[in-house]
Amino acid sequence: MQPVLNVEDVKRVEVALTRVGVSISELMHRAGCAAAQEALALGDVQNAVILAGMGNNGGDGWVAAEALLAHGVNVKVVTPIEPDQLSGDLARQVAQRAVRAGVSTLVGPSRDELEGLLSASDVALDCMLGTGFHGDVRAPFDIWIDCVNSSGVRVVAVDVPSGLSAQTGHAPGACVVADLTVTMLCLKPGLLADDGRDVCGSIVVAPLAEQTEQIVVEADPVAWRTDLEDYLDVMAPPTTAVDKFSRGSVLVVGGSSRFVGAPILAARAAARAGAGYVTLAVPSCIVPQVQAHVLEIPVVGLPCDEDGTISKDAVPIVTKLAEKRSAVLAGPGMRVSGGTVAVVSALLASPTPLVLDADALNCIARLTSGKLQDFPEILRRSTPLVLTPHRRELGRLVGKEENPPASLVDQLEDARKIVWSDGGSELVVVAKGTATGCVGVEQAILPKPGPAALATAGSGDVLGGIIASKLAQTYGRVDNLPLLCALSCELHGYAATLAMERMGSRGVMASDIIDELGIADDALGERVTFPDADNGDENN
Ligand SMILES: NC(=O)C1=CN([C@@H]2O[C@H](COP(=O)(O)OP(=O)(O)OC[C@H]3O[C@@H](n4cnc5c(N)ncnc54)[C@H](O)[C@@H]3O)[C@@H](O)[C@H]2O)[C@@H](O)CC1
Ligand SMILES: [K+]
Repeated sequence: MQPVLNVEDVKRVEVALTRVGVSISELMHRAGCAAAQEALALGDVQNAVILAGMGNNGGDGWVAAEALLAHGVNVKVVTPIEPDQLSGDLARQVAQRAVRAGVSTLVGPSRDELEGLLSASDVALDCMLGTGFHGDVRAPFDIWIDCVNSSGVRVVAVDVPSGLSAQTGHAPGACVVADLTVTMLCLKPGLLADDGRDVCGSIVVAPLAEQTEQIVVEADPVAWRTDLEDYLDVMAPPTTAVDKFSRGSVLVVGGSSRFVGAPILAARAAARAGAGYVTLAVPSCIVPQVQAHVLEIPVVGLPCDEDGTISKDAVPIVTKLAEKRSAVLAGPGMRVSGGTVAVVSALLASPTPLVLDADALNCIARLTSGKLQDFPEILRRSTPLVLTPHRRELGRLVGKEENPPASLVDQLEDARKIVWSDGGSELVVVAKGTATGCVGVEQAILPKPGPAALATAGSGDVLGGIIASKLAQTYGRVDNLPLLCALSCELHGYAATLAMERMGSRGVMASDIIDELGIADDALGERVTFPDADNGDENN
């Protein structure tokens, strides 16, 4: 797994490195050289343009320019002001040094001049704005960014694409769209979510010092990005000594006369993700409709209220069904009512491993008046409990209905309010968004995000079914619950990628994802490296 650090903690790593003898100027030297190396590795680099800003990101650019020149590349640094006028001592020194070494410069070019230069270049190094960027991109960088993006030249972003916040992943205005981002010391959360996913290209981490890895780990990573091999031991190896019950049994509770499809999708996903026996419990008024869509999955009718939702009278039936299953998923399509709130409360009190999704989460928000973190006893149990809120549901759970999390770091922070209030290792919040964090009390794990095809109605029901299925197959013997959830997310994403190949990038519906789950699961089991959903690069 690769550690991900908040930007303010990256600064602490820099300071810690100076204490072990790696000065900031040495770091800048290594950063520039690392960027130059990665640019050269693209191949066919005779002419390079370096767009340098006025802070230390620009400093990296001047170092890279000198390194490229030393490799015989024809380089030109584009700078808004003369090197002598740079106010930062470090950036000014490296810029002056580069000029002495023979690097040529273009100061404050017109748009035409810049466009001409870019069109004659094999690669552009984006060293305008780094982690010091905030607010809206000011001139001239907004214009430079526009020129780079419309030039078609290959772009290597240094540390972070200019215009992107390395912390939030938001690019409110102009932003470089890179082919490759060489990021210094460690991953930052903004590279992995929201606009970051569209603008970074593939990501390479340049550690810069041999002590970095240890110092980064000690700096309290906000999350850990998984690699495929991290999942290899999560599930027990397959065996033929099984029957349908020993492969894990899942109960899905959900549905209402308004939402008939959601529990069907969840139950089918649970079956496709490997559970041997799946049962669906829905309000009795929709049983015939539901049963018509599932051949292999028995459907149990629950007492139903006049509005077509599960009634309170269902509590003893659901509790009894849950007792016999190795995992339960509740929520898809169930709506929020007196009856469904009672059912969710009863399931929370039951000992069976539990996944709560969709309206089950809204039931909890109702139960706790939108302040789940103030009622930790509701979630305290000795068997696994997984909550799978998307951003709006998460906001509703923690009293931020009007102001739900807007970034990956916000998701992680709000999920931590819940898991830390409970304090138990049996609870994981799968905080869903453009990137998803599987947040446990000790660690937040980031599976590689799947494609945009996942943003389709019913896709969350499918994920809930997958997690319940995987949980059922471990029979409560799960060493690392966040990792099991991350594996489920990764399967979900890879199945969507496979579905895109069949249905087209915009044509995927949730049931198409279900159809690919078995193949996706086998691919993981056989240690096949997943092709990346975005651009074919597994680092991304
Ligand atoms: N983290 C590390 O260990 C290392 C960091 N280095 C580099 O240092 C960078 C951070 O350096 P700085 O703190 O100087 O920050 P930056 O170089 O990102 O930016 C600061 C400069 O950008 C300007 N700026 C900020 N917001 C702007 C906006 N909206 N529009 C236009 N201009 C804006 C500021 O006025 C200032 O001149 C990193 O991104 C990385 O590239 C490397 O030099 C060495 C190693
Ligand atoms: K940059």
